[in-house]
Amino acid sequence: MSGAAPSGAPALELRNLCKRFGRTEILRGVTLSVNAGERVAIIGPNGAGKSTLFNLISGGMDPSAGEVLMHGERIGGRRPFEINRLGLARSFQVSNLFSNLSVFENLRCSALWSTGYRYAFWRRLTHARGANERTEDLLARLGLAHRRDTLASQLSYAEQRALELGITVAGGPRVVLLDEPTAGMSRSETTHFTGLIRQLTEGRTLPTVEHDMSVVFSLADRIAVLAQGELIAFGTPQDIRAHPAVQQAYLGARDTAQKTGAH
Ligand SMILES: Nc1ncnc2c1ncn2[C@@H]1O[C@H](COP(=O)(O)OP(=O)(O)OP(=O)(O)O)[C@@H](O)[C@H]1O
Repeated sequence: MSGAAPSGAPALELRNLCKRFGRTEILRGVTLSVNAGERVAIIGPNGAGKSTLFNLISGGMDPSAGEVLMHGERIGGRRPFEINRLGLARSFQVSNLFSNLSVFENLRCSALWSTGYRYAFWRRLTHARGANERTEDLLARLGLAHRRDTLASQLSYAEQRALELGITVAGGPRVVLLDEPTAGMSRSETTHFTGLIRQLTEGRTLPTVEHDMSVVFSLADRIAVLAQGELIAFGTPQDIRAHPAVQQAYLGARDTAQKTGAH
């Protein structure tokens, strides 16, 4: 993955981004700038527009209005694979693994794809060698070396999520979008996985949608709060904790939801 950046441009910039479905406005003029290497958690109540925002950034949907720029280059409205080629990778809430391939093969496919693998003999050997080395390195860093030849379908849920993280970063993207990375994990798995995310995305720009506040507050450099399609706050974890509108629109609502057992 490549793509030279105009120097000084933010890693990711949203300018007055809007999305409508029919007459319903889902995102209303979101403006946000993320620095290179910054970890930004996007939080908000259910239906606030977080996944829609991710879809607009990664190319799954076209904006109704506004701009998305990555390292100064316009990416809003481009196709997902083009955006991926420019250096943005995304993980999904729903599992995206090849279940009948081994852990090694899953990672290697992703590493090969990212090196622009083509069926040209003279390129094939060098690319394959580089991809193999990167795959072995990732296996060790993910703690999955002992599961190298296990089919992805036979991994535990937490191992599958780790493999998915590996697949997402295998191509060396500069910007990594993670969508609810710790959803469905136990507390200890969540703690372990948060460390893994930190380690594997070191130096990369990391916008993350996350519901688990312990993950948000331990991982994020800054937190963006969406409510009803609007960005109501963007700041450091301390700022966000103290923000009255956030407490009312999100954290308070969530406390109430937790007390009542709702999601
Ligand atoms: N393709 C679509 N057509 C019409 N409405 C949609 C579509 N996709 C999403 N929406 C609506 O847009 C709103 C925002 O949805 P979105 O999934 O972005 O919210 P979210 O913040 O990610 O929620 P959650 O935390 O529950 O995942 C919701 O009201 C949803 O029903």
